[in-house]
Amino acid sequence: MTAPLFRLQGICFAYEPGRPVLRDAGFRLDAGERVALVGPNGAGKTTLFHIMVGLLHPSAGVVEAFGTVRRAEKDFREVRARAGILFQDSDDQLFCPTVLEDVAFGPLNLGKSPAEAAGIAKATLESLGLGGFGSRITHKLSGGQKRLVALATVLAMQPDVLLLDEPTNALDAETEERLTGILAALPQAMVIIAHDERFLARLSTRSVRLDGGYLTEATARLS
Ligand SMILES: Nc1ncnc2c1ncn2[C@@H]1O[C@H](COP(=O)(O)OP(=O)(O)OP(=O)(O)O)[C@@H](O)[C@H]1O
Repeated sequence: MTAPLFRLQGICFAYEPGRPVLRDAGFRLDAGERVALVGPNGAGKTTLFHIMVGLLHPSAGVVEAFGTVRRAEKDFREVRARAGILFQDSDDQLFCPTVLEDVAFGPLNLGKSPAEAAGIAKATLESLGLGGFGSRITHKLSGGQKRLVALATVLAMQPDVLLLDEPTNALDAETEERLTGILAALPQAMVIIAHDERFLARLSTRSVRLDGGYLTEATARLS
């Protein structure tokens, strides 16, 4: 049987002593899945994403990614190259003057030559219908355009897993529809944090609920 893309077991985490955010959380993601991660505000959903890619480290428990148990910072470098987070706030993701530079940044960081990185960035932008956007000034884009460019920066790394943190938050109906269509057509496994039940019903293959520090399979209700 193939190893899961992610397997988390017994994960405990607190930002402050005595105030646990995650208590014995377990989670598994397999290829082809699009898992909705739901739960109340402040339940720890973003925290769980950060633990999956090693931006935060649990006080107990095991993070296995791509078939290997990950502990040290160096173990997580490969994880971050293969699992891309789309941040809740696109401004946290976009920091270069132009769109092309932002989208080429990841491939460059992975060791591609400037010409290769620019080629990947252009192809990624085109695949998202943003062909003419390369020379646009990133900070002048609309919120919806920024979200699509932020997705391009993640996809340009050619990840195996997408971790999407409220991807449709603050989008107008048209951009939400466009983004939903794009995500539904992508081959990557995904974990999607969202509160919009209609959006999740269209996209997700199953859902898990984080509440009170525990993660459980959610079947009936999505949020
Ligand atoms: N850097 C931090 N330091 C201290 N507490 C934090 C920090 N980041 C988050 N928290 C707290 O940890 C808890 C979990 O936060 P987290 O952002 O993971 O929840 P969430 O489920 O993603 O929430 P939301 O749906 O509102 O985005 C919250 O109570 C939050 O206030």
